[in-house]
Amino acid sequence: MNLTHSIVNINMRTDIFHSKTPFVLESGQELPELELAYTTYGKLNSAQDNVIWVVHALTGDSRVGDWWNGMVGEDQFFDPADYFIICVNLPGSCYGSTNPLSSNPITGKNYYYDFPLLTTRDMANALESIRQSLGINQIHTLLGGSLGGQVALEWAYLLEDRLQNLVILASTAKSSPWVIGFNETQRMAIESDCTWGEESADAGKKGLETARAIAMMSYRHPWDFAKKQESPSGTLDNFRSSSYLRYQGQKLANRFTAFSYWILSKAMDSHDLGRGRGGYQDALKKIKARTLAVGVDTDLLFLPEESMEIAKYIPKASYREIKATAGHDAFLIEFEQLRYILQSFYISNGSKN
Ligand SMILES: CC(=O)SCCNC(=O)CCNC(=O)[C@H](O)C(C)(C)COP(=O)(O)OP(=O)(O)OC[C@H]1O[C@@H](n2cnc3c(N)ncnc32)[C@H](O)[C@@H]1OP(=O)(O)O
Ligand SMILES: N[C@@H](CCO)C(=O)O
Repeated sequence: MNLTHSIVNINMRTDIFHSKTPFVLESGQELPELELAYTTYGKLNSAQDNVIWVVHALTGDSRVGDWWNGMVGEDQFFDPADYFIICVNLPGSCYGSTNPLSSNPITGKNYYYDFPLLTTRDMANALESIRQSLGINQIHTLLGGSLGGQVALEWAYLLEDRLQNLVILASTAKSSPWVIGFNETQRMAIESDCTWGEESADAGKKGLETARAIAMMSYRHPWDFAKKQESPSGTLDNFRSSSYLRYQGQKLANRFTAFSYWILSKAMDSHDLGRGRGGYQDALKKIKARTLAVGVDTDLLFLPEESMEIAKYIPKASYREIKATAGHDAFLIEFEQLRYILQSFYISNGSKN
């Protein structure tokens, strides 16, 4: 492998977008300043028709080439040699963007519990600010899964003709009571941590472990647990399933904060593409991009039917399904199926890839 060539091709960089203009939120509150960390791969071509914009899920970051390495990277489906690929760390998240542990420029102190409520529409507006500041006029394809899919739908509605292709993975046009319920149990876990309420970056850390363990039960399917977490016959205690969930909880708590988890899960709850627009079905009908909605057959959180509904109401849309035991998270794992599904989408709509 020619490493020099490889590095030149990938051409990855992470920057910070910084706006000193108050960022007004749907709630009526505002963030006095907004910082957004974003990572780009490849180069914008002169025709500006090679932009691939990816929106990460709940605990992702802007380095899409890391967490979606089966889709983005050298010789991958979205190769930086051909595309200008961009992913922005969503506001509220602790991977470089303004979040509850940021300093509030008005008080000079960290926001902590005073961080305002964000909605998926606010997040889409944040992406729109950065698009405008970068002077990107056209987006070839916007992709997002789960929370990222919600934000992508909101943004697609605003982008109108500036967006050619939209790919929504394991997501929904309006958060169901089921999703909100799961998120509430996770916030309850954070609240039950006696450190929650302290002004410290680690506040709620044990609670966050439990929150992630609960969330994993919605990201996987019983078949996945049966396949991977069956304990040997005769086991009476310390089951594999138990250590798996505890491990997953610790893994997240070591890389994320309870504050960001709280804000982002609340944003997910808020999601309703149809708010103030006559309902989500009407709002979906106004999305102009060619759209691919992808469900996962074993998704217990965002049901495949919710993805089917997205395809039903967006005028130029189709539905495809990932078959997997992984459950909801399959969109982060099943790269081979995803590549095939995306390739078929681009071939069927005549859009080059
Ligand atoms: C800085 C950053 O990391 S941010 C960006 C990264 N994260 C994101 O973008 C968020 C999206 N990604 C994800 O949610 C996840 O990474 C996924 C869904 C893609 C994959 O999840 P994984 O945890 O790797 O998969 P899976 O559910 O199979 O669990 C495997 C892990 O559990 C461990 N494990 C499996 N069974 C058990 C068990 N019975 N007991 C204890 N541990 C177990 C494995 O050893 C493995 O550990 P490792 O992660 O340290 O290698
Ligand atoms: N596993 C995903 C959440 C589900 O979309 C994440 O941690 O971002």
